[in-house]
Amino acid sequence: MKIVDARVIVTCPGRNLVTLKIETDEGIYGIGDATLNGRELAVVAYLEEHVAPALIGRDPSNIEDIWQFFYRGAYWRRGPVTMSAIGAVDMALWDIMGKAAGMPLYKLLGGKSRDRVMVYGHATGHDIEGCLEEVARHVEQGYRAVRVQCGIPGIASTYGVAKKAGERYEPADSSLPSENVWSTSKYLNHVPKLFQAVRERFGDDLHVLHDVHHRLTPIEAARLGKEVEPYHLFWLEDCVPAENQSAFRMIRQHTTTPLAVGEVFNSIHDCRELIESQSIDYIRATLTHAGGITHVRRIAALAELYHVRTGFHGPTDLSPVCMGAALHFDTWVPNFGIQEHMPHSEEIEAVFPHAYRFEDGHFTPGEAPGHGVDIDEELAGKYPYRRASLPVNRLEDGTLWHW
Ligand SMILES: O=C(O)[C@H](O)[C@@H](O)[C@H](O)[C@H](O)CO
Ligand SMILES: [Mg+2]
Repeated sequence: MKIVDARVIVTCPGRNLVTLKIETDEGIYGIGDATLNGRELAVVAYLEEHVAPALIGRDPSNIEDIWQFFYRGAYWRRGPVTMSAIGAVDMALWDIMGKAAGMPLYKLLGGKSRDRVMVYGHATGHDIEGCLEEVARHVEQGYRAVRVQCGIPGIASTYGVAKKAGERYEPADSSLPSENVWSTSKYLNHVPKLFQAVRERFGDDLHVLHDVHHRLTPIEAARLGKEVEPYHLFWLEDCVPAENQSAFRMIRQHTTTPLAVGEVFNSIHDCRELIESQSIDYIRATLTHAGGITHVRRIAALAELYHVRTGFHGPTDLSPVCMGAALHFDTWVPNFGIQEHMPHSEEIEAVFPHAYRFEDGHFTPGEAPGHGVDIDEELAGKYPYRRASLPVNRLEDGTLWHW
């Protein structure tokens, strides 16, 4: 089998999504998600200029060699643009091989380690009561786990909170970055009350998660982790920026609240120290941004040695292609933790028909060969690209702060 074509499809059914389609001389094709929120066209250029031409003529079954060619051969290794491009290639090649073998991807990886994949949904509200109503809606839908985010009194807008109740929030909310204002003290004084209210209303069995979006210093994160221990969170996510991996050791010394990190990571080198020092409990780097199945399974294997579990990033700014491939990985990986699930819009679901199904708070990946997700190119063509950027964050005195 030989690769005869590789092309990039950019579509914007409500938000920008980038898909790589690799076609072979046997009529089998595979697709991969190359979406990098707010930087989509950078990955498109990388794929079209430096990757697609070099794929033509290669044997798609040589997944590992192709991965090494684009990683080691890149010279300029790592980084979200390079690794998202490699991630999309890798996802498409595994899809092709699944189709060629007539096997769903989880079987190709090593079979089922579980019958279904537990996911967490997003409950947000401008205040605690509004958030509790969203938690109730998710519990009614069968979710066993819910991420809770609420507005903070005295702060005009809080990232991660939907503009209207029941809606999804869209991270990339304007063409050029909008500016949010942040106050750590207001946040730290308020957010423990949210978890107390959730536990009082919904009891102890619901898995409760929270995302700090990188905004604290290590000692502030240690304080928050300690203060929320009575509410036994499933995890506290991205509590500090993680370039300085050793910062997590400080947090770890002060709290038993489980820590999750990694949605902005793109290689094992971003998390090796965190995992080996057992400073985290869940690693979130997912297939698109961390170089695909071939690389993420190396991260998962390292994590397994240190009792760290997977908790893939799964927002609406990753397409159903990544979700589908991730669910197959989640079905196989022995040290699975949980899978994020922000439901895509109906428009996106129509562009990307898929075999995965949601039921009773869990997903199953489906039995279709490959990852089970396709793209309706004609429909995709109806939604032209529209630049959209993630916001920036300033403290009340104007200091440009961690995202
Ligand atoms: O945990 C999450 O789902 C993420 O933190 C999102 O809220 C990101 O901010 C978004 O995916 C950025 O593109
Ligand atoms: Mg996050």
